[in-house]
Amino acid sequence: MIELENLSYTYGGGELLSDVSLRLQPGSFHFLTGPSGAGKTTILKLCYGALLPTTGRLSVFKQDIARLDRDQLALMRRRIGVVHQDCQFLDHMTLAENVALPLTVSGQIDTAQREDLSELLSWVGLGTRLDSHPPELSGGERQRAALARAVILSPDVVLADEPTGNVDWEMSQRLLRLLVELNKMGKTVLIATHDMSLIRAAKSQVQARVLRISQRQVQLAGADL
Ligand SMILES: Nc1ncnc2c1ncn2[C@@H]1O[C@H](COP(=O)(O)OP(=O)(O)OP(=O)(O)O)[C@@H](O)[C@H]1O
Repeated sequence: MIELENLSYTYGGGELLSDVSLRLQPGSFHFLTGPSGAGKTTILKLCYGALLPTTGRLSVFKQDIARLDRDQLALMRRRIGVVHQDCQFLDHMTLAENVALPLTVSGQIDTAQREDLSELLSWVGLGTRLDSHPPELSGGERQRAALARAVILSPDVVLADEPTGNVDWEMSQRLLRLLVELNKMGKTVLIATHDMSLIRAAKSQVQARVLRISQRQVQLAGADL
């Protein structure tokens, strides 16, 4: 589904990622961990085509990302839902409008029916908050809303960048359950996190593999987490 082959990436300073190879199979559930600044967000950005590899090959849905034109890249991105680290909401818009944004941007305004949005927001426990504005939400509510927005186009892949970064244990478990539910629906899930307790909790719910960035490379971690 997503395959990195001998990929390196540099922002202009030193090389951040070097000779990285990894493969995310359809329907798999992975965590990506590593110290702050190791390159977790960078790998997610590469996976959804926001960055291109400096060298090496990245294929998404069996297509070499470097060969895609703008329209093909846009189509590819619609199949990937992203939960950004900072949620990235537009504060002047309501929660319903924010969550529907991927639909409106892709010209599917008519399909953004209020009942569908209500159903989606109910799934993340925000069914009564359609008309709230992002600044009125707690950290956990914002994270859940960001997850709802990430899946509104029914993506095949969900990438989540520290989705439990600013929430308490109970809320992180709730978010985890939602991500596991998405995986059980067949979606490929990749979660970047520092949170080892989240990883341990996931292991009783889903067959999760753990990738660790160390010394510019990505390795599959052992079962000793
Ligand atoms: N646009 C950019 N230009 C230059 N350097 C960047 C850019 N974005 C990230 N970096 C640098 O690349 C390194 C990796 O950043 P990245 O955000 O991928 O790490 P991370 O593992 O996700 O970190 P964290 O856990 O703190 O979120 C950091 O040293 C960061 O400062």
